[in-house]
Amino acid sequence: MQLSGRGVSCVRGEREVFSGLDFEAGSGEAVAVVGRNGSGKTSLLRLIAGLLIPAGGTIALDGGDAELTLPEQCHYLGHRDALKPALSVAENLTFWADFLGGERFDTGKGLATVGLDHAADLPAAFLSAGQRRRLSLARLLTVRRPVWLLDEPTTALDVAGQDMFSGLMRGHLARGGLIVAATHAPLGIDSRELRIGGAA
Ligand SMILES: Nc1ncnc2c1ncn2[C@@H]1O[C@H](COP(=O)(O)OP(=O)(O)OP(=O)(O)O)[C@@H](O)[C@H]1O
Repeated sequence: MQLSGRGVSCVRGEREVFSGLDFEAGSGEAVAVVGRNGSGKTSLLRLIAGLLIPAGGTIALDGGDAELTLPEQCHYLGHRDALKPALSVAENLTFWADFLGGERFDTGKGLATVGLDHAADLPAAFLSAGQRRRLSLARLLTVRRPVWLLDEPTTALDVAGQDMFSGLMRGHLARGGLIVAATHAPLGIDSRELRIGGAA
């Protein structure tokens, strides 16, 4: 499986954010997208996820599921945790599993892996910032998708949470998945750097 971008350009609000960007990520590989604030890291993830349309160039996944589009094979975890505060932790995860569709894995096991099984019945509104992030990460485990697009994934995670997340990423890569992560902090796993814009 190979994700590739060729000559990708991004325009937002009639302003060119970047242009002529080439990138590659293969099975088992993590790419860390780095660059100064506003250089377009989030925009690149959203382009790959199909949430924005490139102003130029192409983005393609070769060797994936021919029946599915690239966005259907991606998990996109934005830097804001997309949680419904009135639903419980377990209900939030079930909501996402229903919404994303496809083969679903044990939500209880997913919560246990991210250390939230004790909080399954708690309304998401009561979670701390790090717990909200852990719940978002549980989505990655509940519905398996080969391409993980992660925006500042370690934000708010404590040291144990970062270790847990590094293990999840390594497991995903070992199963042949790939990761593209926008980050200002070390990702915690071996990764290739993709720099956008000038030096940060
Ligand atoms: N909805 C929008 N309309 C217009 N411009 C936007 C919009 N969203 C983002 N931008 C602009 O696009 C540029 C790239 O934003 P983006 O969020 O991709 O940067 P980033 O590299 O992820 O930044 P950061 O490191 O601060 O998270 C910025 O100049 C931003 O102001």
